[in-house]
Amino acid sequence: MTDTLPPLLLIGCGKMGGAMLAGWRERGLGETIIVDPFATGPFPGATLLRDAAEIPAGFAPAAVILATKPQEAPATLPIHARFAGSAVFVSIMAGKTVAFMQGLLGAGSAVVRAMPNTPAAVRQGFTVAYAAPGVSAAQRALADTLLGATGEIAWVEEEGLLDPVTAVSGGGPAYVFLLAELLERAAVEQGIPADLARRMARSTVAGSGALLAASTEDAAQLRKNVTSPKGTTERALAVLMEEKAWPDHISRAIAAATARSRELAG
Ligand SMILES: NC(=O)C1=CN([C@@H]2O[C@H](COP(=O)(O)OP(=O)(O)OC[C@H]3O[C@@H](n4cnc5c(N)ncnc54)[C@H](OP(=O)(O)O)[C@@H]3O)[C@@H](O)[C@H]2O)C=CC1
Ligand SMILES: O=C(O)[C@@H]1CCC=N1
Repeated sequence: MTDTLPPLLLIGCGKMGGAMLAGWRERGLGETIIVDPFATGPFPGATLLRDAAEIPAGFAPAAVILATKPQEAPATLPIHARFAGSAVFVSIMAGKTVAFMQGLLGAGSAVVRAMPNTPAAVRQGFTVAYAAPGVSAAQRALADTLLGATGEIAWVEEEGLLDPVTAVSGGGPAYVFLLAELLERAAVEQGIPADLARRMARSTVAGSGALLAASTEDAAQLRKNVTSPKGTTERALAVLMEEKAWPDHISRAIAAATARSRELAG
């Protein structure tokens, strides 16, 4: 890698595209064009275009990052197929398969399919990526740099894993934020003032995440460390860990999200 990133074309600069762009900026943006009809910047160091037709004729991106909603793909991808000769396409769209994308971009186009998550906004994201056959070592290295700029990255050799990955780590932050919401609500139900309930819930979730990140112990052990024999946590966990409670709910939720990712494939 050179000091700055090579020319990039970012299609869609919403929550995830914007978070990734911020990570790339820290790595040193080269010539970077964003195409998004609605995004509100500013996006320092990058050029925001409202329409792909405005992309300068000579612009030659090394990577085209596809960060629109999956439903936009049929309208968006063919416009950028002309870059397929030289660029690697890095898609973060849920569900959309390599075969689907190559159908719009051209057979044999270099496609990396990836699934990041929103902690990318604070460089604490987790991304899982799959490189289709035909992606060169240099293109995979570039994708690794781009996706790794927002946190951890793991590569898989089986594309189908991206569907459960989407359910677990892609959507995972939403489940954790739901926990914070529900803790806050339950605190208020127990008579705790609303502002204190909010602080407690946020700090408890964030602090637990930080402890988990810093610790080498299993999550189960960290849970046991809180659970004094015959104490209060034990009573709460007896409710949450009933077979029909969280164990069942989490399994069904992940299965439902995985199934939805598969539905979005085509
Ligand atoms: N949010 C998340 O946690 C994650 C999302 N993803 C994936 O990332 C992708 C983007 O999600 P997210 O960032 O949440 O969505 P956003 O809606 O925040 O971002 C998508 C952006 O693309 C814009 N857009 C719409 N049409 C076009 C177009 N034709 N050309 C260029 N840009 C367009 C949207 O504008 P407007 O909103 O006005 O339509 C929006 O600014 C999705 O495919 C999703 O599956 C992956 C991992 C996690
Ligand atoms: O909900 C979604 O479809 C996207 C993918 C993972 C997180 N958000």
